[in-house]
Amino acid sequence: MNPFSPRPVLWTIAGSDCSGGAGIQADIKTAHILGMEVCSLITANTVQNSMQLFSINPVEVDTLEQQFDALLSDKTPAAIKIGMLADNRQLRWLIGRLRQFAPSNKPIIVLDPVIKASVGGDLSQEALDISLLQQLMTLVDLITPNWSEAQYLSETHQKDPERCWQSLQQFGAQALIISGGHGDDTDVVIDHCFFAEQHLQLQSTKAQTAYGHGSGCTLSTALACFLAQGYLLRDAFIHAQAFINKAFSLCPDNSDYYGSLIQPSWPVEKTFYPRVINPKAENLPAFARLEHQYLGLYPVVDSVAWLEKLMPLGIKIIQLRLKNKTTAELKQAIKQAVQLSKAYPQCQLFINDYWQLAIEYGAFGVHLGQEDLQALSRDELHKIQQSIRLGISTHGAYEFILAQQIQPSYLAIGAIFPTQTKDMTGQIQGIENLRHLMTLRDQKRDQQQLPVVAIGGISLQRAASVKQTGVDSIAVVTAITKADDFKKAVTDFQQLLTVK
Ligand SMILES: Cc1ncc(COP(=O)(O)OP(=O)(O)O)c(N)n1
Ligand SMILES: Cc1nc(C(=O)O)sc1CCOP(=O)(O)O
Ligand SMILES: [Mg+2]
Repeated sequence: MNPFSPRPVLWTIAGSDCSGGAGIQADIKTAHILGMEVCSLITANTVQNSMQLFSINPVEVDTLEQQFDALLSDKTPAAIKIGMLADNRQLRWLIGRLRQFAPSNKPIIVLDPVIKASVGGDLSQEALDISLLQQLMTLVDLITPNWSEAQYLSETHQKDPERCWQSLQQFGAQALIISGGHGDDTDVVIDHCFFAEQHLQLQSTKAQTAYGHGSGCTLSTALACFLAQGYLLRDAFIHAQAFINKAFSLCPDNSDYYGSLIQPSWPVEKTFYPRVINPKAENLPAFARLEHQYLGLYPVVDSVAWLEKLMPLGIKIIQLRLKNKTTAELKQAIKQAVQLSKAYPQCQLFINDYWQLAIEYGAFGVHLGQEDLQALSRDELHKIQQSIRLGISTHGAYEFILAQQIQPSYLAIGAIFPTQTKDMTGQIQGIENLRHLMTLRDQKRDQQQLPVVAIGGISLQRAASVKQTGVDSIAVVTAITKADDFKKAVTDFQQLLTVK
């Protein structure tokens, strides 16, 4: 990144829409709102309005080449968003240029393969060579076609998301987002995101407006911005859809006029966030509550010896987190831990990972991560719900919204800061993100809100800023287990966390 630019740089390689709704114009508005500096390589100077595309007017490849070179050393892109390409010469040129990026300094690249204008008419001067488009697809991190483009590029010619992805993956695509489109004749919009073996689905209420010119360009640019700012794809997906939902909320209701989408501010409000489709959570009863919503200090330790030292210190919640143990060792430790906890009824003991043993020995609760949850069947989750309390780890908005739908006993958000205890690369939330996630919490259920625990790299010095975000508990490993004086560390945390 350019050291003199405080904002990451987005390049948009796309067509100009003289009516201001789509193309470069939508990209610049979106990227500015989302905190990026924007450079534009304009592929065509289109003539269009909200009813019709009149002409395309491609820009010479030589001009694009000069612009690419001029910007490369000066405004190094954190992300490139590719929109309209006007002809096969441009397509070939771009493939050549993208191939020149060394893997170590390749920006994030998002391809919005716009083939038809939403106002009708082809957006390229000549039919784009599908094999070239498929080559381009292999050079980018994410493609964001609409339904008809996805069917065309995948050569499936069916509105079947799984089949489209399987086919596009075979052509070399890394990740795919297909937006359901607010134009379809249904009450809800389902958006699909595929990467590797994952298929994420979000559901939003359909906007009652015909405004929407530029919504595809806006979505792909928002995704490029969020990815450039370090969000993982699943979080970029949910934030970008919230941005689009907020944009539609600003457009006039029930109007037949195909107006330009109104780009909104950052989608901080919970109301714009989609629901995560999670069949495992459908109609599952809520998990049992904790004794208190406010939990204070939450030590996470790796032995019964630590439980013996900490349980007498007035702690309300504690976790036994065992790793790399034999089954016999696990059974013995969990049994002992549960027996010990009977002497401290005010202290709620959670067992990490081993839910069957936690149920078998009668622990107060179990803590599960996202991978553990994915591995559970719906029946197993139901069995846990019938037997014991559940805490769930989350890392970012997508997992937070997904996990809330399970209605667990508490949710953890991490890693707030870098930590030596566990590899959390790419999942560091920071205080601002934590503050935002706290606003995405569901409404109170029976007088209580879902308790939220913050975890990851939290020292005594950092705890005050974490507490200010409104979390109900702070979970720590090393701040206690590596403290010079663990009793003093516990007392200091307790003092800081006493009054909410
Ligand atoms: C309170 C709390 N939050 C998060 C975690 C992490 O759980 P998980 O994602 O299952 O990872 P491991 O701890 O199993 O490595 C936790 N244990 N406790
Ligand atoms: C076990 C664990 N889970 C995390 C998550 O984000 O899910 S962070 C983490 C490590 C917490 O240890 P420390 O307090 O030493 O940083
Ligand atoms: Mg775990």
